[in-house]
Amino acid sequence: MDSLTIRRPDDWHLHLRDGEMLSLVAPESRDFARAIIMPNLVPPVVTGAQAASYRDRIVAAGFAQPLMTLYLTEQTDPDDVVAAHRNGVITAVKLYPAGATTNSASGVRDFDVVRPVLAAMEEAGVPLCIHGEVTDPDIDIFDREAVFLDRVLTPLRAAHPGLKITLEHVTTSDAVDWVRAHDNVGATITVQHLMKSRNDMLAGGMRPHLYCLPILKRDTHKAALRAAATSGEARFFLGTDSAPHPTHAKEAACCAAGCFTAPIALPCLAHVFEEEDALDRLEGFASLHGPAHYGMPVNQETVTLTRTSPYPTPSAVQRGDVSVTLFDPGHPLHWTLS
Ligand SMILES: NC(=O)N[C@@H](CC(=O)O)C(=O)O
Ligand SMILES: [Zn+2]
Ligand SMILES: [Zn+2]
Repeated sequence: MDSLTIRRPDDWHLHLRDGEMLSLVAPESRDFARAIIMPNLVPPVVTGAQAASYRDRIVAAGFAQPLMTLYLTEQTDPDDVVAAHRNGVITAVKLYPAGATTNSASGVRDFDVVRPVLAAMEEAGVPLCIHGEVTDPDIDIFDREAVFLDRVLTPLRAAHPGLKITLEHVTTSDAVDWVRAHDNVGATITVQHLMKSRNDMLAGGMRPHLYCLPILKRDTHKAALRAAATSGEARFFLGTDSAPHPTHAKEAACCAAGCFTAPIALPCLAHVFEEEDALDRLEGFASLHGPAHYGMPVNQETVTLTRTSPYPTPSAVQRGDVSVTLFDPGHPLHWTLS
């Protein structure tokens, strides 16, 4: 197959930041119709009013259909969450364990404290998106997702069986199994976790543009993710987790976590699905399963992916003083979008 026409995809996990960076990266998600926008700004987006004004800044910066989220803190007011959802200001609430990832210092330390918010969300049908990693320093970074499933997510699910959950950026076969074993749960998968394993990041030299959280795992986990994404199962769908950082913050002694994939996500995905002999399932993963999980209509427009002779991933996008290096600069791409 040399050409594939699918309904226009959405991105169910996207970081657009704010200010100059927002102006730079908002147009770079042009391949997608809608996107769930992560609230981990500094300071984070914690109230409905803040989400509404952030939405306006995103639209002004050139991304037309942002779906907003609120950052769950131990101070979050259940009534504000429910009202923001009822008024159409937000699509979901995001749970970051405090300290788990970029800009998560205001996240949740004690999961019992947020139980009233979760109960109100369960009652009102507000979805919860979760960064699923424990943060205990004594837990090895490669085990943090699997331990989170046992220690946090399983009890949370049992306490709130009606809560619609999106387990974000799953990276292990443990998470794939957990998602399959629970109803009312969806999972996003990123491009980088489908394409790379920890050897790609660490063997023969450290590659900062492959460093993100949850961290890339071993090959067997990558294989489980590729099987899930190409299985046709509706619980798995695309969330790029495109997470831009200035190039100087990535190419640094302490490298910031996040891969900037938005501009090349679909060509990369087409190649992955082609390698798995599953191009006929790309539309489900990128364009159909996400809307079904969130109870939204699918997009009416289509996009066409065309196979081309390999061309290198562009190295960076730039605006004024800000430069952001793309995920895996120079890596060959085999598809283009028209
Ligand atoms: N994925 C990342 O490595 N980084 C994200 C945060 C997140 O999604 O965990 C970011 O905001 O930079
Ligand atoms: Zn995350
Ligand atoms: Zn993210």
